[in-house]
Amino acid sequence: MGCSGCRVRFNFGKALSKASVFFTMVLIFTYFFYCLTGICDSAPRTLYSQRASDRTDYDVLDDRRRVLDDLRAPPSLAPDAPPRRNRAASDDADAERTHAPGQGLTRRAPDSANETGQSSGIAVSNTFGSKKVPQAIIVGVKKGGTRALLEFLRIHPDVRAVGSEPHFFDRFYDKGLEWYRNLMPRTLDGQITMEKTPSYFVTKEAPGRVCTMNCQTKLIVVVRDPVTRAVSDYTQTLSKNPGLPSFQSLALKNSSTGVIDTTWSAVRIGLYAKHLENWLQHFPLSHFLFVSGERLVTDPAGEMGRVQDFLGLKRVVSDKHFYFNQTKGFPCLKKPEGSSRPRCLGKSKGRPHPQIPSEVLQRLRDFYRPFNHRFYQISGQDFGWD
Ligand SMILES: Nc1ncnc2c1ncn2[C@@H]1O[C@H](COP(=O)(O)OS(=O)(=O)O)[C@@H](OP(=O)(O)O)[C@H]1O
Repeated sequence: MGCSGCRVRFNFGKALSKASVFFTMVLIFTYFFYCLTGICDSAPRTLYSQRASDRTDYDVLDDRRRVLDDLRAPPSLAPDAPPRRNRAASDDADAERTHAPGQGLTRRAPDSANETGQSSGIAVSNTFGSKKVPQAIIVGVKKGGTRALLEFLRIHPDVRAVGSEPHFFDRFYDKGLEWYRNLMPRTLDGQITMEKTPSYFVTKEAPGRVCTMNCQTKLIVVVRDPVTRAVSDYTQTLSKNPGLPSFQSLALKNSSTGVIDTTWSAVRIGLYAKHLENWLQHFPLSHFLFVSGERLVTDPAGEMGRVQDFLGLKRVVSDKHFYFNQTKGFPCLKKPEGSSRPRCLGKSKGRPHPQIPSEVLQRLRDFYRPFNHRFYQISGQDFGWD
């Protein structure tokens, strides 16, 4: 009797420990399941992911997909596959999303967030490779098509890029090179680290600073008809500030004389020759690649071929990666490897422009003509803007 009582107690204890293991497993699986379906997003967020909520739904979903992609096939489990990347967030309102001073050290850089899987609430460490300063930078121009170029490049298995704009060489230079390097994703041997910050092109100090880091850095400039670029720039500002004065009142010093106001940044950024001359004081022309923003839309694969050659990469990104999305009116990416759906850029890329009086556009075209010609001369490329 006594012994059978012991057995009952013994079995009861064993059953209890089995049940607690079982319930712990159920809890872990439930947690993972909820995280993977996105419900963990209601959990407290990191500073970075709070900022990410400013983005379009598309881009937030895109981040989650990228994290899931990376979870599906970690490099160590797929030895035959090309090295996979934990990609950074697609940064849509790029010009505004930066590593702000004071926050930069506490807020995770997008890639760092993804490297630890934090945006999905799952701690997955990526300790492969090392963080390096970029060997190639997309330095400009604002509204040229820099986001499209970076996203297209990120399909390449040998390119790893930080998703948001670091603004190191213009705004946060005093944070030091280690801060900058730490923002970068890890790369394996043979992979290129990249970033894009379009405002570098028009920042006087940027070329000297980039050269101080590494004078061998490859520089990519996506250029677009400066008139359309100015309208695109204005459209972006207008979207954030609907009370903005009209384009013509900002572009012209005086509507009766038609004199262009070159102090307006939307106009000034389009003086490509002037900005390039500043860069050429520190870098030879051979370090630059000028990508046509127009051809990036009409022939993305063709432009990507040039970019890959310039970066010394195998031509991996080709026409099989693109399709033209009729609704968006722009090329989008077909299903990238490991993804279940095609990918277009966010709503703030490729948006309709307000109607600008044709005489104002003509006035701007006349204004830019000599600067454009000078730019064609220096770069050795005719972009056909006039
Ligand atoms: N594939 C694709 N999809 C969407 N948009 C595309 C694409 N290729 C180039 N573009 C053009 O990119 C323009 C935005 O340029 P940037 O990415 O350099 O803008 S930013 O400076 O980072 O804000 C954006 O300007 P807007 O048309 O004024 O929105 C687009 O014309």
